[in-house]
Amino acid sequence: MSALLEATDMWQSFGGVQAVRGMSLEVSRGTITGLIGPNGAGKSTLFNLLSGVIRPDAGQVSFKEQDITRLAPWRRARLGLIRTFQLAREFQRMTVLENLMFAPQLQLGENFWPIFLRPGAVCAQEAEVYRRACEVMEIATLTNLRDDYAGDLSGGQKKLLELARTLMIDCDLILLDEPGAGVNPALMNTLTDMIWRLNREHGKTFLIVEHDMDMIAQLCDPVVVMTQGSLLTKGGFDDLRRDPAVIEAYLGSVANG
Ligand SMILES: Nc1ncnc2c1ncn2[C@@H]1O[C@H](COP(=O)(O)OP(=O)(O)OP(=O)(O)O)[C@@H](O)[C@H]1O
Repeated sequence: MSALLEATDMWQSFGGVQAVRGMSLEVSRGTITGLIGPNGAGKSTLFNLLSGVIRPDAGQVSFKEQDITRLAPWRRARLGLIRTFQLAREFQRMTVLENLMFAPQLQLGENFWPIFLRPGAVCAQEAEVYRRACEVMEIATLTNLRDDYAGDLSGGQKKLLELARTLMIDCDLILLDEPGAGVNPALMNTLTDMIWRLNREHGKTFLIVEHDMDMIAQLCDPVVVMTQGSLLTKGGFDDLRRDPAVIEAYLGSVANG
């Protein structure tokens, strides 16, 4: 089976710093693939390259066998590749329900403000979108927060909302940048459970960068290990945690850091 996402021989430097050096990565459809590595390994830079926030110095990114290396982030989103946990400022001033109801229009790359200026244009689909948003709030345990502003939610609730938005749109692959960061322990299980359900019950494929090894162990297979901008190894988490090269990469970075 071909990979859903494939990055080949990616290179990216910032001034004199080679952040990504010949990194290649595959994400197979249906997996929750983890991406780990010590601080400064190049994980965030690789994510920026995969989501289209920055253009690589060299290398190629394919999604569903289409070359997307030069596509803008919103064009990638249209194809079904999205990145979450970047709740933009205008969404913070919308309620939970509004955030969910606007998600489908935004994926189509429509300008945000005309939606307010011509409400009739969206009326026809509105009832259906509302029904779906209510279902999605139930799945995400957000129903009792439906009229709260997104900006007032806790860190973990915002992440649940972002995941919920992926159920409102037509996407196949979700890039998650440190889902566990800033989430209190009580919500951590809810968040982990939701990622699991989106994968198993809703067919979403994930690529997750995460420092919390419990979350990686619970969710991810395979796990890709990156160090110094390159691929170190890839495999099941139980094997990797005993792999001397992986231990050395982490311990080395602590010793040098
Ligand atoms: N915009 C930038 N300008 C200059 N250097 C950068 C920039 N972005 C990243 N770097 C450097 O590139 C290297 C890789 O950084 P990156 O943030 O991708 O690593 P990371 O694996 O995500 O680290 P962490 O786990 O700490 O978030 C680091 O040396 C970092 O300082």
